[in-house]
Amino acid sequence: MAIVPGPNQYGKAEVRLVHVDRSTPVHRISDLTVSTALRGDFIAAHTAGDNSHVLTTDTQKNVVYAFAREGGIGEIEQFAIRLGRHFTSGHEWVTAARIEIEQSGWDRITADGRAHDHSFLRSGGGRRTTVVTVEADTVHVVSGLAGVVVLKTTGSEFRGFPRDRYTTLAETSDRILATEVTARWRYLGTGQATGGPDFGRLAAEIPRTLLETFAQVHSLALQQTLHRMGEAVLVRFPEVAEIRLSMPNKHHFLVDLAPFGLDNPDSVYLAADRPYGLIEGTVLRDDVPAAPAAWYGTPGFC
Ligand SMILES: O=c1[nH]c(=O)c2[nH]c(=O)[nH]c2[nH]1
Repeated sequence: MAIVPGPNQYGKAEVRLVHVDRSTPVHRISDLTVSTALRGDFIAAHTAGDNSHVLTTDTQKNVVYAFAREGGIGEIEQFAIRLGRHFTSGHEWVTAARIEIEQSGWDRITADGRAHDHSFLRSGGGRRTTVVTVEADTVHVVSGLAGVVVLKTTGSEFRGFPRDRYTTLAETSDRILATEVTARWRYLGTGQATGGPDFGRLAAEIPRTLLETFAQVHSLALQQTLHRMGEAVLVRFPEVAEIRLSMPNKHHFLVDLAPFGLDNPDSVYLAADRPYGLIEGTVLRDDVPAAPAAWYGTPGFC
């Protein structure tokens, strides 16, 4: 029996980068958190402390800032692809790079009835994400959104579940449904050097589709809402191969006001923060091959 190193990767996690495009008086801001990870032959570093293959995490961080200066950001997917291609083309022992970017949005402040040129307000609509994996000629792009909190005050029921001796939950035909959506979708056809999906347009339209579906579907369970949200994305966007959704059920419990001689006709709730039901699922096309390499290293489920 020998004890040997297994899979490994290393890089700089959560590089905070703010880029300001001042090319016109209307400034544009990109607020990113970038994580790099390299894979390849780093066995000697692990087993012998031989760092001759180790492109330092400090260098990786410097590349992120230098590339922002030299080429700007553009869409986060394009920035991640540029970084991934750089890291995999410099040293033959680096066989793959995983670049994860989370973008915080800034909206323009309205002043005198118009959007201000250089003053911003942190967006409330969640964060845009991407995970790009570059390996030889293959580029996988998994983009998404995180931190989108949504709630509907009716149009949600939950009934028909099995009952056993531990079941106390009452069936309901009308409840509050609230969740925080984390979604990641994998784009088809991103291996090409040119062309590929219109990342900017899709980063706006896919979240809009998810939210519209959440609002419009009469929910029989959060599971059914999740599936319908994913399905709507796949029906509308041929560029997307599969989508994974993680949606905690942010329970709202009616408060018992009877001790105070008051009724509570669906008006006063306790918004519990934990525990929460955690509903997760994938919606995919059955004619598209799976791409495990696109998801490797991305914490998920199942
Ligand atoms: O939409 C729901 N799905 C569940 O699986 C579940 N379980 C539960 O207690 N409440 C709910 N609601």
